[in-house]
Order: sequence, then structure tokens, then C-alpha cells
Amino acid sequence: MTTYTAAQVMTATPVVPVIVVDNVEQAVNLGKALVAGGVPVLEVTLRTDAALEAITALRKEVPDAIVGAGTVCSRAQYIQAVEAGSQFIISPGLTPDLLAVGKEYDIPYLPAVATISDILLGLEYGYDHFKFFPAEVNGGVKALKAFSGPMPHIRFCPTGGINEKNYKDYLALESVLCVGGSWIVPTDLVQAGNWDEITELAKSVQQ
Ligand SMILES: O=C(O)C(=O)C[C@H](O)[C@H](O)COP(=O)(O)O
Repeated sequence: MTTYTAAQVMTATPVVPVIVVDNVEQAVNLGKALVAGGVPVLEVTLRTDAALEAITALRKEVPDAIVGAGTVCSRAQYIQAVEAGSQFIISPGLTPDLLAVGKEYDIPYLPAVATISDILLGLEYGYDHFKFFPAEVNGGVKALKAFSGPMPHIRFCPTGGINEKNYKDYLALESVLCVGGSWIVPTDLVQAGNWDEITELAKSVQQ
């Protein structure tokens, strides 16, 4: 099994799709559609009962994807996500327990920060790659520029409120390796099984 670094996951695609899946078949079809469109990194959120099974199935059925778990909010969820086969883990925030469990496994963990104090806490545990969430309501591009004053070496995946109109503003920052978002996996297209259109959306995102 290939183990990536956080930087490798974050530079494998300019956009990490934040995925919500209802069942395994839908997840596999969605994963194939995204990979076909040049977006290999898949963040499967643990918001549905199907999520863990979907991660396991994606690892098996879509070998070109880099499959991770999102919305990981506790140590127990972290371990379940690793056991399901996740190649990276993302949280919407951070806690001392999450930062500690992330160091117990080899795969990359992106805790989310919203403030300099969050970044300082993450640094204490040895993290320097973070999700920035929710990006737009926490100051967006301006906040990231301000963070980079005292913290020029920190790298981010901003997520939350990012879309086709503003993602390039984020990617233009040196501190931003990728952005996260749901806009390339719209619920209506996923529910309708409109995989070709999702492939086209994936193709439309550029560095
Ligand atoms: O569940 C998580 O762990 C999250 O981080 C939330 C997601 O990242 C946002 O729901 C995506 O934000 P939008 O692209 O604005 O829809």
C-alpha cells in the first residue's frame, strides 16, 4: 500500500471534492467519474452510514483514486476510517485527541484550523499542513494572507464557501496547495447518476 505525505495528497489535484454518498454503488460510480475527469483525490465524509463501506469499495474498485475520509470528529471515527482503508484523514476542526491519534498512524492527517491559535496548537503536535475551515466566513483569501505573515511555512487546503468563481483566488496563494469543495459534486447530479456531467465538472477545474 502506498503511503502518501500530506503535501503529496494536496498537490495531486487542485480541488478535493467533498463527497457525501448514500450507498456504495453511487460512491464507486462517482469516484470513477471524478478520476476520469482528472480529479483523483476523494474526501468521503463520514456523514452517512454508507461512508466507511464506500471508502473500502473505492480503494478496491477505483485503484487510481487517492481515497480519504472527511468529517472525522473523534478518535473512534479516525480509527474506523483508517481500518476502512483511508489513505488520508480530514477533520472540520482539531482537538488534542485528534491531533494525538493522527500521530499514531502513518497516513497524512489534515486537521482544520480557523485561527492562528489553532495553527499553534497543531504545530505543537508536529502538523504544518491544515484544512482552513470554513474558509469564506473566516476571512477567506485575506485571512490566509494574514496567517502567512507570522507563519510563512504553513500550507493550507481552504474549504467552505469555495466555488468555480473564487477557487483560483485561493490557488494563487503560495500557502494554498489545493482547495476543498462540494461544487464539483452537486447533490442533484449525484442523486440523478449524471456521471458524465460530473466528469465534465472535474475537467473544468485547473490549477
Ligand atoms: O464535513 C466536513 O468535514 C467539512 O469540512 C464540510 C465541508 O468541507 C463543506 O461542507 C464543504 O463546503 P462547501 O464546498 O461550501 O459545500
